[in-house]
Amino acid sequence: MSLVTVEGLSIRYGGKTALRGVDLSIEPGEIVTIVGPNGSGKTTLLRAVIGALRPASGRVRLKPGLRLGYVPQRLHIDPTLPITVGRFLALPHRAPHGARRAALQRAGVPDLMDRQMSGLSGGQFQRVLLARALIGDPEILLLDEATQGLDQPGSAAFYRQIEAVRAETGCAVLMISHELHVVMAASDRVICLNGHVCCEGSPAVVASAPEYRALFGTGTGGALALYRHDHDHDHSHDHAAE
Ligand SMILES: Nc1ncnc2c1ncn2[C@@H]1O[C@H](COP(=O)(O)OP(=O)(O)OP(=O)(O)O)[C@@H](O)[C@H]1O
Repeated sequence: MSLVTVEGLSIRYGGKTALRGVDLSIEPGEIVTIVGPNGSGKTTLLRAVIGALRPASGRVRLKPGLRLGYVPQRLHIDPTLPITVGRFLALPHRAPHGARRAALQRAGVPDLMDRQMSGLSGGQFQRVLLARALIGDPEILLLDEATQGLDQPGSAAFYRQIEAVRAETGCAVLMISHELHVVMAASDRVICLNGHVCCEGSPAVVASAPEYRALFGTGTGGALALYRHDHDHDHSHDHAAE
C-alpha cells in the first residue's frame, strides 16, 4: 500500500490558487524529490501532506497510522534562550533519553546532546532538526529545503546522511530541493512542480522532459539555471492570477 496518495489536489490561499489538480503517490522506501521555481507550490504540497492545509478540492490519503517525520525549512530559536540539544529534542513530547541519543546518532551528530542550540553551526542545527524528526521512527521523512543556508559540501553531506538513514531504516523520503546535482544523485523519482505537476519520473527522464527544460533550461546550463532560480530572478506564474 502507498504511504501517501494525493488525488486531484487543489489548494487556495484566499482567491489565489497555489496548487491545482495534483496527483502523486509515495511508496515505502523511495526517495522522491520535488523541484520547481520559487512560488511553484512545493512547500504548499508538503504542508498539505502533513495535514496543515485543507484542500479546496481533491484529497490527501495517508496509510492508516502512518508515522511522519517533518524537517522544516528553518526554525527560529531565540538566541538568548538557553536550551540544550537534549532538552530541545524532548519537546513537545518527552522522548526518553535513549531515543534522543539514538536519533542524534542516526542523524550523524552523536556528541551534541549537551550543547546549547544557539551555539550550533548551520549544518549541526539541521542535523538536530533531522534527529528530532527521526525520534518517532518515521516511515516517511518530509524535508522542506532542509539544506538552505548550508554550503555545497555541507548540503552534500546532509543528503548523504539522508541516504544513510533510508538505508538503515527503510523509510521513504519526500523532499524539496533546489540542488539539481543532489536530485540527480540521490532520488529515485523527481516531480517537477509549477502549480501543477509538469512532469515526473526518474531524474534522467525529468531532466530531458520538455516541460522541465522550459522551466530550467538544458544541460549543464539547466543545472546552473536551476541553482540561479533561487538568487537572481523573479518569476510570474501562469497560475498566479487565477
Ligand atoms: N500563507 C499564505 N497565504 C497566501 N499565499 C501564500 C501563502 N503561502 C504561500 N502562498 C502563495 O502560494 C504560492 C506557492 O507558495 P509555496 O511557498 O508553496 O511555493 P514554493 O514553491 O515552496 O516557493 P519557494 O521556492 O519560494 O519556497 C506562492 O504564490 C505563495 O506566494
